[in-house]
Amino acid sequence: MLDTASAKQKLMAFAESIFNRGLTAGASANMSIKTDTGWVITPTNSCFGFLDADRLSVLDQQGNLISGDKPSKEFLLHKAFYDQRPDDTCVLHLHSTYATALSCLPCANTSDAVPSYTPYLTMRLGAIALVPYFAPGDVALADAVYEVAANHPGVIMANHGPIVSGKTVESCVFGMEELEESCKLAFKLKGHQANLLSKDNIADLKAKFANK
Ligand SMILES: O=C(O)[C@@H](O)C(=O)COP(=O)(O)O
Ligand SMILES: [Zn+2]
Repeated sequence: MLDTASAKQKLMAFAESIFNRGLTAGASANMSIKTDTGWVITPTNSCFGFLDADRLSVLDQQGNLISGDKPSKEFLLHKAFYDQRPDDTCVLHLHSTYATALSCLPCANTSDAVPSYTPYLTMRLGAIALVPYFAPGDVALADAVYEVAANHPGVIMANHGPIVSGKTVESCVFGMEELEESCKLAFKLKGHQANLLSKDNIADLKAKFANK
């Protein structure tokens, strides 16, 4: 488990990289890291490209603010993953373009909302769940994510965007990046007769890579 100073350093570095690559715009994202004393989370209304380490919200294990600015209004949403996935130490929410675009489309299977054209999404996150729309910061949104989080480290929130949980900061961010790429592929391949991975392919990937 990271201490607060190391968590702040990591959060700053990954957030800036996410911003610089256009995966978030304005103040439309939040990220938290579980530490040995609680959490570090981005303040509400903060921009990933211009974070200040001294203003990051530091929370204790009960979620009380210890230092920094007012935390993201989505802390409860992040907490849904931490409560259901005790080994995870990082949660990231973005409004990245393709995953958010997909969040606005009708969905045939809310337990497997993103088509598996290539192995990496299954290897990183497994099947992606889709939860219904609730307003940002609404406790009902956190409750909906809590319901699926134990089985799904990657979730798309309808008409809003993706959220991903990971054992490490790296696995969380890489999982989010792959989710965005997979949604991009889904749009690029729309209208083409593209081959999906078969059920056997996916079972094989799960056996080889799940929880690795
Ligand atoms: O979409 C929203 O408003 C939130 O889910 C969000 O992305 C940013 O909220 P804050 O972290 O409170 O800025
Ligand atoms: Zn949001």
